[in-house]
Amino acid sequence: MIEARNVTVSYDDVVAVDGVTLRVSDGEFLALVGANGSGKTSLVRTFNGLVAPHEGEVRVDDLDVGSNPVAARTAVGMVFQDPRDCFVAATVGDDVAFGPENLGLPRPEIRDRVESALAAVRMDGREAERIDALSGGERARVAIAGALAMEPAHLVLDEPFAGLDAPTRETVRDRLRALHRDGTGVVVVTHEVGSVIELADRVVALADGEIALEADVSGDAAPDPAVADRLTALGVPLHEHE
Ligand SMILES: Nc1ncnc2c1ncn2[C@@H]1O[C@H](COP(=O)(O)OP(=O)(O)OP(=O)(O)O)[C@@H](O)[C@H]1O
Repeated sequence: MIEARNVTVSYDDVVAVDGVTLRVSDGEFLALVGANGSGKTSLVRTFNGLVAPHEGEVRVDDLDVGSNPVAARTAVGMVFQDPRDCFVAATVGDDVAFGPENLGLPRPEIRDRVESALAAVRMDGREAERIDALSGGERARVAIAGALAMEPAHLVLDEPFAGLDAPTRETVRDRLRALHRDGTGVVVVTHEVGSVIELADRVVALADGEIALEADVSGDAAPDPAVADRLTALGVPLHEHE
C-alpha cells in the first residue's frame, strides 16, 4: 500500500501539494487527474522518494519512504512524463534490462522480461537499436517498458499516453489492464480522464494541490453524471471536446 499522510510539497513560494492524504491499496487502479499545475506530478514523486514532502509523510508497505528509499523504489516503479533523463544505457535492450539486472535476476528471466515489456509497447525485436536514434514517442515507449520489466508492486505512470500513436496507446492500455487484473497496483497521472476511466477503480482529482474529488468508478460503464460534471468543472472533462 502507498499511503500519503497530510503531504505538502512546496517550491519556494509555490505550494504544489497542499496537505494531501491519500491511500492507494495493493492492486488498486487509480486515475490521478487534474488540470495542468494541480500538483499531480509533485504528489506522485513523493511516492518513491524523488520528491521529499515538506510536511507530512509517505509510507509504502508501511515503511517510511524517506528512510527506506531503495525499498520504495523497488515497490513503486515510476515512468516520467519526460523520459529524456531516465535512460541508463545506449541501446533499447540494455536499457530495459538494466532494472531487472540490478534486481539480480537470472539471465533467462531478464531476457523474458525485456521481451515481454518491449512487446507491451510495440517495440519488440528492437533491442539492438540505439536510444539516441529513436523518436520522442519511441523513447516514451522504452521508458514504459523499463518500468514494466521491473514488475513492481505499484506502477506509477505520469501522462503515459502523451506522444503515443493510437495503436500504441491501445497496446499500453491493454497491458495496464492485464497488469491490474494480475494484481499490480497502477496509478495513472493524466489530464485525459477519458483515456483511463474504464480501467480505473477510483478517480482522484487534484485542484490547486488539494483533493477536489474522489470517486469510485470500478465496474462503471459510464461514471455517474454528477462525477462527470464535477470533472468538467475541474477542467478535466471526460471527453476532450467538453
Ligand atoms: N521544480 C519545480 N520548481 C518550481 N515550481 C514547480 C516545480 N515543479 C512544479 N512546480 C510548480 O508546482 C505546481 C504543481 O506542479 P505539478 O507539475 O506537480 O502539477 P501537475 O498537475 O503534474 O501539472 P502538469 O500536468 O502540468 O505536469 C505548478 O504551479 C508548477 O509550476
